[in-house]
Amino acid sequence: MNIAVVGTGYVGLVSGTCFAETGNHVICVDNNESKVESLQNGQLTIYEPGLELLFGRNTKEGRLTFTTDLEYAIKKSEIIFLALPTPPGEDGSADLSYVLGVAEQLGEMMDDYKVIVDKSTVPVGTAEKVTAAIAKKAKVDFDVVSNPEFLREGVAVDDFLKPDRVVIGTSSERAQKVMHRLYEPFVRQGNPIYFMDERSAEMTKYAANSYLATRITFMNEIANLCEIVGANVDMVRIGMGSDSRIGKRFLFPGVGYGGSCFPKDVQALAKTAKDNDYDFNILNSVMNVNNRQKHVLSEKIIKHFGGDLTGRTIALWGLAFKPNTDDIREAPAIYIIEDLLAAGATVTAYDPEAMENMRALFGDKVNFVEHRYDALKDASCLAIVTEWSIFRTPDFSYIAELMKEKVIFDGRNLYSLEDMEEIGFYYNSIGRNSIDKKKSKSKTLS
Ligand SMILES: NC(=O)C1=CN([C@@H]2O[C@H](COP(=O)(O)OP(=O)(O)OC[C@H]3O[C@@H](n4cnc5c(N)ncnc54)[C@H](O)[C@@H]3O)[C@@H](O)[C@H]2O)C=CC1
Ligand SMILES: O=C(O)[C@H]1O[C@H](OP(=O)(O)OP(=O)(O)OC[C@H]2O[C@@H](n3ccc(=O)[nH]c3=O)[C@H](O)[C@@H]2O)[C@H](O)[C@@H](O)[C@@H]1O
Repeated sequence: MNIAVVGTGYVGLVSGTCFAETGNHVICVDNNESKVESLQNGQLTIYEPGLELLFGRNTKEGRLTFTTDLEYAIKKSEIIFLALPTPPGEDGSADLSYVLGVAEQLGEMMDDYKVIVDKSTVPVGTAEKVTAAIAKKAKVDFDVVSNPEFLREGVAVDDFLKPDRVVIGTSSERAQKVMHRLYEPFVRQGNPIYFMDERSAEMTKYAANSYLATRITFMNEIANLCEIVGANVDMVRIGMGSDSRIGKRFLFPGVGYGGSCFPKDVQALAKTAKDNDYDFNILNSVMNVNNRQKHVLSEKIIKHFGGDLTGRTIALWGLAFKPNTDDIREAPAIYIIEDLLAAGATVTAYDPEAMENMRALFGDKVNFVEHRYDALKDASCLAIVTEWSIFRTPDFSYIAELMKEKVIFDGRNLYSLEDMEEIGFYYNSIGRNSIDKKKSKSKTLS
């Protein structure tokens, strides 16, 4: 099949590459000229594990190409995916200007029947708006389909190639057949393709993201309470998660959820509810708790050092909003760095992939280093913010030599309390007792 993907960011580039991998001819369109130029020159514009191999193969074999010319791509394709940004507007609602802006252009450009697929995350009712925008100038038949994307950054290629399910919202039998043919190769292991109406498909996406954000937030609250009452959230998590009604995944407490999607999608769903005079209480709490959780680690650090960090170096390990990505959109690290700088600290930081993006934000206010241990020289505290694998088993004796004070604040619960007790660090994590050898040989509350 001939496919155009409009918007070549995290979703567009991964989707386009994976559709090419199953033998389709894919033209990716973006209005960012330098992005298109890099991709045409074989340079990936995002870090996503596994993408390089597929990108290389499919560009080499001519199935995956890049252009800024929307009209050319539209005329060549029978399926047109919209993978455009839907950032939060000032009032929290999803900004549809990118999606509707392109939709208006499509009407004029289409020269034959097309299936226009909305892959961006959009509020209920958007398929109707897209249809109306295209219809203004369209002279040919077309169908608009809602096909929300559920991939996670960092494992996007795997998620796309082997989705748990594919959700397709359409009332057109013709479009349904096209979409079924397109997605069949991705569900050969028996995972379902669910066909439903457009509004339900649009709502499914927001419901899934908001539920996951709520689940994480619930665990963050449980963790905070565990810390106060002397329970260990890791044990509680295992105890809860082994109930098959609850399940083990997405129960990890931390420094708050970040990324380009959970924060904006929870906000947008709350706004949809408000616009329809429905008070979605849980979502309002989720947003409040998550905003607070992003400051939990920095507040603990500042308190530990008596409220002022002047003259102290705090080292951060991890800047991306999660491991295996260079994405720092709404990353908890941003809030933590701001708090530490405001308290007078010198901040040093290391991340395997996200330093360039964070440097663009903080410039020389933060000392970005090339190797993880370089961040620790003369530091009074190591703060773990993102759980990259490289941070899981460091050389603690070397760390002790480098640091001025043996203090670790761990926002991702990477290390065992027993190990920390043995090596004699002050160790504070999320929802577990602190280890402080100076105060007591046994575990004490922070
Ligand atoms: N990032 C993720 O993990 C996921 C994102 N989504 C949703 O997918 C949508 C896209 O998200 P991302 O890929 O993360 O965004 P992104 O910001 O990485 O990519 C969007 C791309 O669209 C391009 N663009 C903007 N206006 C354009 C225009 N008029 N013509 C052509 N290209 C244009 C931008 O230059 C950019 O390359 C959003 O609605 C998001 O909520 C859904 C699932 C996962
Ligand atoms: O709509 C989207 O864009 C995507 O949003 C999330 O994917 P993503 O944001 O890439 O990453 P997640 O793995 O979901 O993590 C989101 C945030 O939650 C945090 N998290 C996740 C899991 C957990 O147990 N605890 C926790 O704090 C992560 O650290 C991260 O900050 C969803 O998982 C995807 O299904 C969805 O397609």
